[in-house]
Amino acid sequence: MAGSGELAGPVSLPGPAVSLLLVWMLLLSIGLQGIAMLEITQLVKRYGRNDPVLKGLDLTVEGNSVVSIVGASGAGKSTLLRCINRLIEPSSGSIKLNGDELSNLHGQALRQARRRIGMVFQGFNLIDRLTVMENVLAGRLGYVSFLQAWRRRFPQQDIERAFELMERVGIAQYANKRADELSGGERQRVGVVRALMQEPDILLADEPTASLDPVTSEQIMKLMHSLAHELSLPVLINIHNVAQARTYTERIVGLRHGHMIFDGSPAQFDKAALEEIYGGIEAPDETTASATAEEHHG
Ligand SMILES: Nc1ncnc2c1ncn2[C@@H]1O[C@H](COP(=O)(O)OP(=O)(O)OP(=O)(O)O)[C@@H](O)[C@H]1O
Repeated sequence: MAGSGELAGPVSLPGPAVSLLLVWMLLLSIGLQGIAMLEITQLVKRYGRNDPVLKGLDLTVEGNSVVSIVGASGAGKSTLLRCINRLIEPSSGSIKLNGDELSNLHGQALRQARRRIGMVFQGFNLIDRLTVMENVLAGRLGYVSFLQAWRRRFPQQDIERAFELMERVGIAQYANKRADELSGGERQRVGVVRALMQEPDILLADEPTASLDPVTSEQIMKLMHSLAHELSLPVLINIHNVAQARTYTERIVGLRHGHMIFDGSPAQFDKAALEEIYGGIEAPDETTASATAEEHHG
């Protein structure tokens, strides 16, 4: 007879138990998709001794939603994104990604957390002399060893994923071209793919279309919106173009002087909201924005 300390063989679950386990896992995964991915509480950012730029911001972004952050120049939009990915230090408050506190991380823990936050920049931030593929693979730098990165030896699965994503956004044919041989729209597609190569839990985009012509910028917004849904990825986009915010995002957050003064759907984003956010400060794309607001609500 086997002693009580002896290890038993592989446990075989009866059929009904397996089914129950599978149903439980399915429910869990559905449940997880619904939970908050990013939770910001009472975020304050002060540069030096100046007045705070963010004054106690609360924002929760759930999985699979595309949120635009609008506000006049200086409202604190970039500061907010830069606090989330910790390019700058929040002065106080909490930033949680999937329940993990980001605001007090340092060193290795911070580097690992940053892998989970994809970032798309206004100026693309590509390395011009490198190829498109090399720029895209830079999104994997947080996952490979220094030696692998230095020798540019990326795992085959990374290369396959890079091709898949480049195909998806229409730049696979440029894989071996230098980044500086591409148009602005193509370069931003490289920026988006590089961010997605990180397998991020959230994507942040800081004025991703501001350097692009109107048609190309619409294409990039449309692309980011589709990708967010395909990949069930929450996306936060700082944007000046209110008309595009209304068309390509499901939720609009309006900042003014570091306070959140609007949080609602594009349908709720009417002339009054526009006036409250920008009134007396600046009128970005006023014609388009007002026209669109009237179109929807007039
Ligand atoms: N590194 C810094 N040091 C000091 N002040 C800063 C710094 N970065 C930003 N600020 C100030 O913080 C305020 C908010 O800037 P921020 O860039 O977040 O605004 P924004 O809403 O993104 O503006 P824009 O739409 O023009 O990019 C501004 O008054 C700006 O001058």
